[in-house]
Amino acid sequence: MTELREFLHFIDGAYRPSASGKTFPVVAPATGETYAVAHEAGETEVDAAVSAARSALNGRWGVLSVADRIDLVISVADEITARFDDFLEAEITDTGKPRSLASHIDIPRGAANFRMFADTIRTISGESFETATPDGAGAINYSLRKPRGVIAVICPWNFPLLLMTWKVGPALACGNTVVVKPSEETPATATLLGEVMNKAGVPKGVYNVVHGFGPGSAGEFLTSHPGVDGITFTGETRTGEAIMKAAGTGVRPVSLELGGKNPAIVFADADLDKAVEGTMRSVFANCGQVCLGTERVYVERPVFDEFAARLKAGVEKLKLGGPSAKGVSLGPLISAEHREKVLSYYKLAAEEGATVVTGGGMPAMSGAEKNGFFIEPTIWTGLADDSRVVVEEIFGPCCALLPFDEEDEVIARANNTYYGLAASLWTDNLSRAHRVARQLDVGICWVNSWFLRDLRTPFGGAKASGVGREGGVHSLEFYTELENICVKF
Ligand SMILES: NC(=O)C1=CN([C@@H]2O[C@H](COP(=O)(O)OP(=O)(O)OC[C@H]3O[C@@H](n4cnc5c(N)ncnc54)[C@H](O)[C@@H]3O)[C@@H](O)[C@H]2O)C=CC1
Ligand SMILES: O=C(O)/C=C/C=C(\O)C(=O)O
Repeated sequence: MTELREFLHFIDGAYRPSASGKTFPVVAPATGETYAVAHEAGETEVDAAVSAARSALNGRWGVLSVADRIDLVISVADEITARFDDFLEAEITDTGKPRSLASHIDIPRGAANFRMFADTIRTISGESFETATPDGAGAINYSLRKPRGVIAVICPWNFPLLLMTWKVGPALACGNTVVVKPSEETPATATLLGEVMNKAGVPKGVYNVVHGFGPGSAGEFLTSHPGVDGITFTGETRTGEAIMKAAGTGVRPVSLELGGKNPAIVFADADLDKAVEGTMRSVFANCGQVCLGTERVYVERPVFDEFAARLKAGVEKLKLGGPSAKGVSLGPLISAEHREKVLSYYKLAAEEGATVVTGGGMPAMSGAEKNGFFIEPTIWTGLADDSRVVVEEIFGPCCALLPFDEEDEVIARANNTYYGLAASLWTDNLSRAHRVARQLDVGICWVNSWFLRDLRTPFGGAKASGVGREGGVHSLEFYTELENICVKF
């Protein structure tokens, strides 16, 4: 039997076990095998990580010039790129996602997130106002952006490195220090990033990692720790609510990127080749485990049957398999538990009267992947808008196809949800695209595309899909404290 790998905490520039000796298993979703154990942080480790982060703020890191800090942030990006293969192996083992996906999206974005925020900080300007005073002398008001302090970064498992660095990049570029709590499902890349921080010369205590779960474990200890000045989180809406409550004590700011039940709207005038190709990606990429993914597809009635037939044909060409299997396009779900959740919706869809266009069950896998957490990509028709399958976030490789007749009707139906993260529109009518996009209650609307990301743009959700926006200068609202200075002449 091969020895299990061990993921330690990274605190004050060094790898440490838990004082309690408590560990938990880390499972490779493609095989279902435990391939590592991670140490579970108790209050002792969380305290140590928060104090290290505080000391780093009060040490050399806190007095670095912006230029020197930015150089370090860029060195982190360079070092991720230099260790591309190590990050890639770590990410595909932890998540089971196809190597092609992780090598094109996850790992390059890990480096890009540091580079882009380094550029943002290098070029930001402040604001100033000349202010009249009763004595005629006047005054000048100017504002300064200062680091917020110690930031708690709570991450999910679907894009572990990408989503963690999306928060750590701006946090460090703005001069903060961080304590990261990666998902218990995917501890590998956050741990590896500790080595990168040391190699890049980032002072100890600036980047810390504690492993563990949410309630009653590292996540709760960290978010309720009084030494934390702000909390940024990506994950489920209910967890966002718990974190917001924890942040209420001490009135700490939060930045939350939460769930979605995202619509795609396909108008009859759309280029159907592009709409089918885009919808294939938006529903099935990362095995549907994308907060921006499409789960409701509204198709204008004249093209409904053709669109459904083409999407079905596309799905039936998807190749399921482990991360390194040749030509693989669909990996496993993250865990046996998550597969149970998604399968419960497959069952519910049948009970709610769906017609299963394709999929609906578990594939028969063989070889190393026999016990992996694979599931069939699935399309349904015939569901009502108020069925639970059409209302609730599933987070799997599945969608409901829903016909519509009128523009106003489809806007109302697309907006008839508790969530408001993302939408995609498929149309060749530019006026319609602008008109419809602005009426959708979402944080991000793509027209004739999906997941086309420019990291300078505001990213986040409306309604129950989040609080705040991150991306480019928008991240400064959370990662800095703005101070206004008024000087009387
Ligand atoms: N980006 C997104 O929108 C994501 C949505 N999900 C959805 O959430 C469901 C549950 O997946 P989970 O991984 O359990 O998501 P989750 O939202 O519960 O967990 C995400 C992170 O939050 C931590 N956490 C959980 N409860 C916490 C608490 N009370 N205080 C502090 N930290 C806490 C977890 O340990 C993990 O690091 C999935 O089935 C999926 O539907 C999951 C991952 C990402
Ligand atoms: O591009 C990004 O910054 C984010 C992508 C994906 C998510 O946020 C998610 O699936 O949670």
